[in-house]
Amino acid sequence: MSTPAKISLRNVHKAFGAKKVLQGVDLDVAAGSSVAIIGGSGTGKSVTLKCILGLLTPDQGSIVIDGLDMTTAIRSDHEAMLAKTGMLFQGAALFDSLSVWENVAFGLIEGKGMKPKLARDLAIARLADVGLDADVANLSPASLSGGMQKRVGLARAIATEPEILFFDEPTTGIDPIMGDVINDLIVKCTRELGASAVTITHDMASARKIADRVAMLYQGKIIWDGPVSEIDQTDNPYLQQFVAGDIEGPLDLDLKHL
Ligand SMILES: Nc1ncnc2c1ncn2[C@@H]1O[C@H](COP(=O)(O)OP(=O)(O)OP(=O)(O)O)[C@@H](O)[C@H]1O
Repeated sequence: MSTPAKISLRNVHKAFGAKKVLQGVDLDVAAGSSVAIIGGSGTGKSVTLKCILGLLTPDQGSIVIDGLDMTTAIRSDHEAMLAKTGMLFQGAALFDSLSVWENVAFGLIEGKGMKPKLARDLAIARLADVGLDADVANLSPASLSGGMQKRVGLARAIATEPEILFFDEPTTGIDPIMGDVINDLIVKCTRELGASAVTITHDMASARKIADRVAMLYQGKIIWDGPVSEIDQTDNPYLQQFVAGDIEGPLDLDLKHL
């Protein structure tokens, strides 16, 4: 018998008024695997992630995490799910009113009730994991470069040693070299934790590096799902066009909406 998926989406639908964004999304994330959801602008990657996180409620379908359907779960089950989850937000989304170490330690102190002194030591260890020295610990996040802020965001995401990690466009807003550093750190941190990971991105270089599997979202559905090693051999014309970055092809690139 195969192991049940850590995260499993079945027939997930979400519309905003007349706009049908998700129209039957099916996706499995095996325990310990890393899945990248790719797709063009406005295809519903963020909406999918928000549905998984419980920030949006699907109109239809199920989202099962560790055997529990989150679309019908009670609040305490939801909180328990979030407690075993780490998230790297697009733009890092750090609190400027807190120092770097306080940002990293936030979930340890507020979520796990850890004493600040111990949480500070752990935060400094996590900063070292992402290549940052202890001397940034007391700085304000606003004084750091975009790449350093992403590293701090990653240190915060892994601080509580989560079982599940979500990465929202991890390379957006930073240069390609720093993007590659962040990709490498994401791979290292995810592997060290043995976490299951979901990344949403339109950056194929990032998807290739971070993910074991790629799932392509188009017109409200996952139209291709397979190992990263197979994306260059695919005969799926939509994936072929997306991977090649071609203007011409079957993807409905509605330029008016970009
Ligand atoms: N709260 C909302 N209310 C109304 N429409 C929404 C809402 N959230 C998202 N949408 C719409 O859903 C569609 C999908 O948006 P989403 O942000 O998921 O796309 P995306 O694939 O993440 O795009 P990008 O790569 O540009 O971030 C868009 O047309 C967007 O305008």
